[in-house]
Amino acid sequence: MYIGVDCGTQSTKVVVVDVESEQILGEASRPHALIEGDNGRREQSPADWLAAFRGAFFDAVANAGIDARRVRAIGISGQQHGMVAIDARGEPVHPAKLWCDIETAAHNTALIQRLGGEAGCLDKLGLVLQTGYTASKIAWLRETHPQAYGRIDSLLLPHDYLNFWLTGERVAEAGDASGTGYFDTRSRRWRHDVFAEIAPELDPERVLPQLIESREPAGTVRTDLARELGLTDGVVVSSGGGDNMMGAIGTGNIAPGLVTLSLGTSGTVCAYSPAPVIADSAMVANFCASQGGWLPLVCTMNVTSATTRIRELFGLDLKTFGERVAATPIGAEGVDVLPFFNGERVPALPQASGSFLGLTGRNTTQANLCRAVIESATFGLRYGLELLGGLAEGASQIRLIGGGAKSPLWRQMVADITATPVICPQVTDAAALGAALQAAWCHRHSASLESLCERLVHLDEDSLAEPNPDSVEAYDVVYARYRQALAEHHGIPA
Ligand SMILES: Nc1ncnc2c1ncn2[C@@H]1O[C@H](COP(=O)(O)OP(=O)(O)O)[C@@H](O)[C@H]1O
Ligand SMILES: O=C(CO)[C@@H](O)[C@H](O)COP(=O)(O)O
Repeated sequence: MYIGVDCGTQSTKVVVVDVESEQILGEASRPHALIEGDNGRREQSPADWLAAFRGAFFDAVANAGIDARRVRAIGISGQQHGMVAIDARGEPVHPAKLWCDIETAAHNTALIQRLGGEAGCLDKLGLVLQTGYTASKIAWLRETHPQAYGRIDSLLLPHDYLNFWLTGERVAEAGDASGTGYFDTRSRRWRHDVFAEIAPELDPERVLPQLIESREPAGTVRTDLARELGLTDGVVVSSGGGDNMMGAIGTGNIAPGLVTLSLGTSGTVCAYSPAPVIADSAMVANFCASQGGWLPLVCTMNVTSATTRIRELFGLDLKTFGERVAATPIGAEGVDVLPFFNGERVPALPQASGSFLGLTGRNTTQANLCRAVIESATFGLRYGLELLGGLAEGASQIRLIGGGAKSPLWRQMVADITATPVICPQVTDAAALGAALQAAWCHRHSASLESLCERLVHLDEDSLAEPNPDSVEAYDVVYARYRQALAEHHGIPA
């Protein structure tokens, strides 16, 4: 048996996988709170992740109906980029500053300049720094909380921190490390010179975790924790990785030709590449995959966070929200939304705010506002696919994941807006499944990841959404309107 754990923005999900019988035996999740403050601060307490891990772990094992002593390895997937700075005792010196925090936008701009602009970033890192990446969070802590900064002993990402909690080892792998902003995504090595620009007082040899290969274990579960979780001694913890890297594995996106699209708190599109990618746009992140190879990715920050904001504003549950959207035609009778309520990463507008456009006395209805926000969140991902260009163009299918993928209406909308067939995996959380598969790959030396994906990534044929030609045409017109609005209001060329 293998366990995969995905620490997302809103919850931690756990999945129990039996490789022999090729079955997903049990799943469970537990929520965690977001600390939101002025200036776009978005933080979380790592202690909440541990509480959610424990709760979801016990629930998933109970749902699977197995004895936890049969578990051989655990894999951890985590929301990318979060800064978990810990002291010598392993305690966080500050709450984890998350991928969606935009308080550090000015620090990011200054860092890009110090590294020689976009060209300098590409040269040193293979990608261009974005506000959400870890680098500017460290620069921010240094300036605003010098005492906490002075206590830093290790700088970890959320999944590195969970690995550390489980094993006591401070290690990192290329997939998640590629989103720090002080890691060269082509050579798969830390860039100590770039780190010195961010945190000159900290010794990178000491504070940056040791890099391990994706197939190497991070360690084994600590004896006291193994007792508490009901595990035997020696349970392996695999290297793990970022949630998008694990979501790619959990959707079988480990060779060119597929796109994984996530409708989570963030929206992401990514495609596997056997070689590093320097895309035409600086907004495409040349991340590494967490099994070797690369996973160029575009991330938007306003997907289910944007739809939830409008849904809750109107006091609607998910079902009624869907009914409102379905009750009005494509294009929301002329209402457009630029949904940048949280600022935005792609297009690179960290300090933007959201806008509703085209409102008239006739079209200002709940239904149109609901439809316009979900359409706009999906247009942002079509824009992302266009930025990925050749990497996504040949895709035969989009593997759709994240909470929003549970909605049949949204699945059809993605198929129509991207003119590509869409299908979901059977498992609720593909990143947790990917983490379990990576754990099995790490533990079973003879198994290839390809064969594990073939045997355990089961697609839900009932979820298949084929693009409808009339809707594709109608959405093309509305997408052009969205791009025009982006050009007029934010100067992004149409
Ligand atoms: N049927 C649905 N329709 C639309 N959104 C949904 C549906 N089910 C869940 N969601 C949304 O999915 C989001 C959670 O997605 P998830 O991928 O688990 O997030 P994360 O990994 O960022 O924590 C929540 O905002 C929730 O409202
Ligand atoms: O920042 C990124 C990708 O670069 C986000 O995709 C985070 O990894 C958070 O993911 P979710 O919690 O929305 O799944």
